[in-house]
Parts: sequence; structure tokens; C-alpha cells
Amino acid sequence: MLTLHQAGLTNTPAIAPLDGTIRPGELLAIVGPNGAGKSTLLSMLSGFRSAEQGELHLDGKPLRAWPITELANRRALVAQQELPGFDWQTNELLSLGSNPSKSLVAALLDDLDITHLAKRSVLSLSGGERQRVMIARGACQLLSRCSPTAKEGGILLLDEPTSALDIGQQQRLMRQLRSWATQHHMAIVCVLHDLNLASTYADRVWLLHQGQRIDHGLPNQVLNPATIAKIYAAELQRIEGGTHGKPLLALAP
Ligand SMILES: Nc1ncnc2c1ncn2[C@@H]1O[C@H](COP(=O)(O)OP(=O)(O)OP(=O)(O)O)[C@@H](O)[C@H]1O
Repeated sequence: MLTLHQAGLTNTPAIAPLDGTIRPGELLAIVGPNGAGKSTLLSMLSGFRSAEQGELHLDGKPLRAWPITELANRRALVAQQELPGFDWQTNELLSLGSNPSKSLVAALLDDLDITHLAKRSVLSLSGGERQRVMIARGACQLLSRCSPTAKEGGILLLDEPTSALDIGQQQRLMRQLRSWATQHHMAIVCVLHDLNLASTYADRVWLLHQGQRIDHGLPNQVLNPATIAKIYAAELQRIEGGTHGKPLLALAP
């Protein structure tokens, strides 16, 4: 569990202090316009950038106090359009640094529909294939170090994980993230530009604007057309009848 106590960043890019708890088993979406500070916030949540005010606690201990190797057992960050540093094969890349079982690697490849890419050089993959490989690697980092009976499966932080995926793969990924969250008690935090994916799959949403979290709560409450139209400077129409009655937002023609 990750808790924020007035945690923020004062240096550019700044993040205004915020409180909150990210719990095992939940999928939290962070949304907001370009430049709102989403990637910067993700970097603070991961500990790659230390909070400059307030404090974050991971599993009851200050985030900054975790030794780096132990931190790697508890949180994984998959950055935007991350590129592997070397031309590994897919299955080698998943195994780097964490020594996972063959069955875990096979299960994760299957989860993200990339089994056929196991022996391929990662630099030869398409953008959408590589994006799924990097997400599988992030999940592998956490799952290979967690005991199957652990009550907390760590925190997986994903920056725009669907940006290169076709709609079928977007659906498969979002369903899989929900499944990992439930099955492994993993907390999953996703930066998303697609508000309808956030509405359909997230348990909660944080809405960021100009470095401030201006709203947070259930998707139905936060993703209301009036607020979103204003924050994104977009003309929208609301479509009723989405999954489980959740409204969807569409661009007005
Ligand atoms: N090193 C830096 N120095 C100065 N400004 C920066 C630096 N890194 C990021 N910024 C600025 O801080 C703001 C927040 O950046 P960030 O990448 O967190 O936004 P974002 O919400 O993830 O945006 P996007 O949706 O476009 O990916 C942006 O205006 C960006 O230009």
C-alpha cells in the first residue's frame, strides 16, 4: 500500500501537495491534459523522483528509506515508450534481474498475447508489440519476487500503457490489468489519455491539471463532461449506455 501525506514537488515541474492511498487490488487511473504533470507524478510515486515536500510511505515505511533492491520487489515503473537498452530476446528481457520461473514468463507472455514473440529480438518488434513486452517485464519484476500467498503484490506504475495498442489489444490489456490486480493483490496505476478506458476499467480516477490534482474519486463522478470539457478545452458529448451503465465521452463533431 502506498500512502501520500501532503507529498509534492516544488522544483519544476512542480506537483502540488496531495494526500491519498493506493491500495492492493485496485486500478487507479491518472488522467489530465498534455503537460498536466502525470508522468512527473508517476515518477514521484515510484520513488525515482523524491518528494520535495511531505512524505510517501510504501508498506508503512518511507519510500525514500527502502533500499533500491527491496524497492524493486515492491514497485515497477514502465515509462512512456520505454526502449530496452540492448537487443535482448523477449524472454531474456523478462528474466533480466529477477530470475523468474519459466512458468511465470510463459504465463505473462500468454496474458499479453506475445507468446509468439518469445524468441524475437526486442528491437525488431513493432511499437505495440514492444509496449506489451515492456509491460510484461514490469509485471514479471513484481511477480517473480512476490510469494504467491503475499497479501500485497506490489505496485505496477504504467505511463500510457495503451498508447501504441489497437483496440483489441487495449481491451485485452485493460482486462488483464484488472485480473492481475485481483489475482495478485497488485495495485496498478495507469496514466491514460483515453477517458473511456479510465471510465470502463478503473476503480478510481485522479484528474490532474497544471500540476494539481483537481478532482479524484469514482470514474462516474470525476469524468463528468462539464469538467472534462473545461479542463481539456474540448467540445464533448456524453453517450449513455456504456458498460455497466457507465457514461462514455465522445468528441462533438
Ligand atoms: N526537466 C524539465 N524541466 C522543465 N520542465 C519540465 C521538465 N520535465 C517536464 N517538464 C514540463 O513539466 C510539465 C509536466 O510534464 P509531464 O511529462 O509530467 O506531463 P504529462 O501530464 O505527463 O504530459 P503528456 O500528457 O504530454 O505526456 C510539462 O509542461 C513539461 O514540459
